[in-house]
Amino acid sequence: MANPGDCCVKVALRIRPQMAKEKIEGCHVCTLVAPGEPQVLLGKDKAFTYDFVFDVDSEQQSIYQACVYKLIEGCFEGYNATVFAYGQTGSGKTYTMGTGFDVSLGQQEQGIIPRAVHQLFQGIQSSKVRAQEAGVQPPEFKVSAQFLELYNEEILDLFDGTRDPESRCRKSSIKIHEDAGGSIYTTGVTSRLVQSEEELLQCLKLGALSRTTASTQMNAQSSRSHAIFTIHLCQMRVCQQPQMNGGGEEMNGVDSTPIAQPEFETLMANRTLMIACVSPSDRDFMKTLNTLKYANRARNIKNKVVGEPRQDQPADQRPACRDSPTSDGADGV
Ligand SMILES: Nc1ncnc2c1ncn2[C@@H]1O[C@H](COP(=O)(O)OP(=O)(O)OP(=O)(O)O)[C@@H](O)[C@H]1O
Repeated sequence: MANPGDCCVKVALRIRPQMAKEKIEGCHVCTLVAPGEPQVLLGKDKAFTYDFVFDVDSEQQSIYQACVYKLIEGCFEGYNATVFAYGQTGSGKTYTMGTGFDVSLGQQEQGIIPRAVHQLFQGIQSSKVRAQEAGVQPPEFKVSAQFLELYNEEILDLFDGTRDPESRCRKSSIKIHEDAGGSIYTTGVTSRLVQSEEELLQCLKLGALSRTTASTQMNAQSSRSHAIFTIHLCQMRVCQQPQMNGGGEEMNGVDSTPIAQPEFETLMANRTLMIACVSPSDRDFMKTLNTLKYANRARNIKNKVVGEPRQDQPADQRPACRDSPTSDGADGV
């Protein structure tokens, strides 16, 4: 039984449509989603339940609305949000998360990252407009990004312009540390400060370009690596709202709205989202089964809510969720 302060990783399952090749080669669909339920049946008797299940015809927009939108909203309250995709090669992770190359795709096909970038900048704009309408000083935000790649157990900095192809094999200077509270952090990573949505998407695109790609039997565009795109949103100045204390101070990552405990718990509970991506074809049955089992285990990972957020606390001293370590995994974006 979970403690009141514990919250689980949310898990969404996404089944991609069959590819033309799979249809031509006579693969059968071996997944069945229960109507109106977040349940999937694999084969005849392997049933799994998740927080969300998206069948083959699900659209990018509906997935974003259902399980990512609120996470990004929470970032304006000072909380971290993590969304990651998991699954076998060619299962739709890159399609679901999106890359900077999505600009050539239609609006409807845009993945999670470009949508999140858009929502972040819209949120910034709305905060400024609200402040202006209220006759107070508009808040200032600092947005920066980092883009890392894990490849052959090595961490590469995708924003490191000095890294020429020959030096790829040399060890990068990035280090992973764990602080006394068990939080993981990195040093030696390039941070790009950006001013606009377009600039952030351009960073994503440039980083994605330098990703180490190698084709695999399954997926000609396969990345064969794990990529982590991190966006830091920092509110530099508190809105001077008459009903608030301490307005106008320079702070890092502060929010302007006190959060009630039930809302806080909801936010924390939604903090980490894993999107398990699978193929519907019977040829991939065993790999899909492994992903479904792993995704099921991930639902039991607890994030520890350490305390209650305080209005006057900088974001980096706020109650934080701590993820239990995950076990083995397949490809991720
Ligand atoms: N929901 C979807 N709708 C339409 N096409 C999709 C969908 N999901 C994936 N695809 C297509 O399937 C192919 C494989 O998807 P994708 O490249 O996203 O897989 P991946 O899991 O990222 O693979 P890898 O781990 O090898 O990088 C791509 O051509 C992609 O456009």
